Amino acid sequence: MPQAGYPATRLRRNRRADWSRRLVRETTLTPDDLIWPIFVIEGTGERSAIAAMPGVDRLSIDLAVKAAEHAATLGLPAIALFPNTDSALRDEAASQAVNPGNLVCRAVRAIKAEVPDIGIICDVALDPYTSHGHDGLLVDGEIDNDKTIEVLIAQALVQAEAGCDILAPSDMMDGRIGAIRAALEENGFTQTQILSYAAKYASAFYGPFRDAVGSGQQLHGDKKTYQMDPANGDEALREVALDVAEGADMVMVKPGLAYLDIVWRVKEAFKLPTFVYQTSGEYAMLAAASERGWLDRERVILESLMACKRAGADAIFTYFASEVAKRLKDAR
Ligand SMILES: NCC(=O)CCC(=O)O
Ligand SMILES: [Mg+2]
Repeated sequence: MPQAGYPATRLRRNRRADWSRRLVRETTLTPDDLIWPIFVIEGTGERSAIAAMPGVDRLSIDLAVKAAEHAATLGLPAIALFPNTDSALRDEAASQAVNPGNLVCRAVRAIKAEVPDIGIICDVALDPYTSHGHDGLLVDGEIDNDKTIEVLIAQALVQAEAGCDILAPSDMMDGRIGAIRAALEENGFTQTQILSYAAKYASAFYGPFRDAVGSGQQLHGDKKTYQMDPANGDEALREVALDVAEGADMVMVKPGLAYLDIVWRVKEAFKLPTFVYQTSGEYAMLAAASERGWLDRERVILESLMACKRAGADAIFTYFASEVAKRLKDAR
């Protein structure tokens, strides 16, 4: 019998040298693990800064194409596109969401034409398109689940038609995965993947994103009637089970760092591709503290992403994606 304790067992032995730490490392991070969200605006050669996301700009389509090329060069497998729709085009019905010529559809087409080998992910939700900033349609002061689904189906189809590879319903309506999957099958989009934002919490960590897509000032009230209560964990497993049964290929937990227990539970329970979203608020915290010299930027970024992987995430949406991929590449 080996001796169970000190002095025969000294866990520090394996930590003594860099080569040894690398040898016994349990979790690794590569560009394959990262998805880069990109904000898109109208215009040509346009870029606009986002106050609470220093280092992240909204890009016109031509610059988004350049960013996609850069992402492909860095080995990032996929990007996610988020449109900032002109506020004059936002209405109660979210009519731009189903316009095949809308900003995000044009961006998908332009990127597909120039960078065919990178995966493109588009949200399916109405918040970039509604005048009230909600993810669904408001009927008598409530978000109407089933009427919203009708619009989500049409939105999913125009995005699939534009060439989007992965549709990512982020709206949290009940039953939308099944409805979208059925519509995709009926319309010949049998290969379009669905990444369900299955466990999306009504979180305060989305603030800067709403500024980035221009829905923040518009938003009346909160999203607590459709996004999950941060107090709940078991309920996330029910959400995931339903979305998988309805035809999701992959599932997501969002936000990231404050919800890694949920990532762990979902991965353990379902053994499915499980993604996590390191949100704009998480970006802002790390970027701001680093700017002040209070945190070591390079280290906290890597540590936060490694934590997501250790918790079981197969990939991470992160605004740090290109920065980290470049660093990982240079380190090789
Ligand atoms: N559906 C995408 C998001 O809501 C992103 C939120 C964030 O980055 O804070
Ligand atoms: Mg659900």
